[in-house]
Amino acid sequence: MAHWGYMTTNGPSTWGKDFPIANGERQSPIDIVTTAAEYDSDVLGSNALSTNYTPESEVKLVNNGHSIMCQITKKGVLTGGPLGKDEYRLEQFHLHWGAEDNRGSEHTVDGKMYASELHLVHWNASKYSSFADAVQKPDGLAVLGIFITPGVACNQFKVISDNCGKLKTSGAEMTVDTTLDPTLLLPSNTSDYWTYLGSLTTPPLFESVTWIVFKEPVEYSKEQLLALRNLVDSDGNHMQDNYRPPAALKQRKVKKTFT
Ligand SMILES: COc1ccc(N2C[C@H](O)c3cc(S(N)(=O)=O)sc3S2(=O)=O)cc1
Ligand SMILES: [Zn+2]
Repeated sequence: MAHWGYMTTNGPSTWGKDFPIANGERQSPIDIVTTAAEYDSDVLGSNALSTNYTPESEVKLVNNGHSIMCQITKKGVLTGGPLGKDEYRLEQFHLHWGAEDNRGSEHTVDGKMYASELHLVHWNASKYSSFADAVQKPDGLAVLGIFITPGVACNQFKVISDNCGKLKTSGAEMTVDTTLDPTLLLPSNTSDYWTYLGSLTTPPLFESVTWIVFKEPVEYSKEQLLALRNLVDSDGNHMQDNYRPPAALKQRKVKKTFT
């Protein structure tokens, strides 16, 4: 099977061949239609979403051929909000971005695309014994989606953007001897978000993700966005436009925590 990617020959419109779930009932990303999102105080109001991350003492970076990923080794817990009392453990984070600032995010807001989107991937450690065990379960994963817009540099992201040059080719890995606190990658406002039941946005497209997409974007500098665009993917092309376009909402409702 030709490896999936984001080119015309192996991109999102071809994924259904090898991954039929691509046309499933709860696929991601979606276009968030803000006027259709439902404020739902009881589910969301009862216990606020909370993150309790331990800073990484070293940063493990991987160019996995379709994104730049930071593997998490410390204990980091996400709970509350749509997750109820279940504790979801932080496993990794990665990003999606465009070739230019006018595109790159996966979720869109009333059709607006941001320059990039950061995904913090968690698995349900209250119900499953490992990431691999959770990854296909309908309540197995929770991903925080953070929109990124060009502006001032994000200091906490510097360890990644400053090392992209050394992670150019697919399969490249490196460990940077510096600390990283994933909390500092989040927007200042983590109370206002949209949430819905969806899927992985890349193959295998498992429908196992509770999505939590923050309303407030974070800023990365032009240089930090350029560093991402200079990475090389598994086909030897510039890793750019590695985002899936929005999928059909079908019978789903998007909830929001703000009025
Ligand atoms: C064996 O099955 C597996 C299933 C999934 C994965 N992953 C890699 C995926 O690229 C991927 C994409 C995610 S996104 N864009 O946040 O929706 S999260 C995620 S992953 O880390 O779960 C690895 C093995
Ligand atoms: Zn992602």
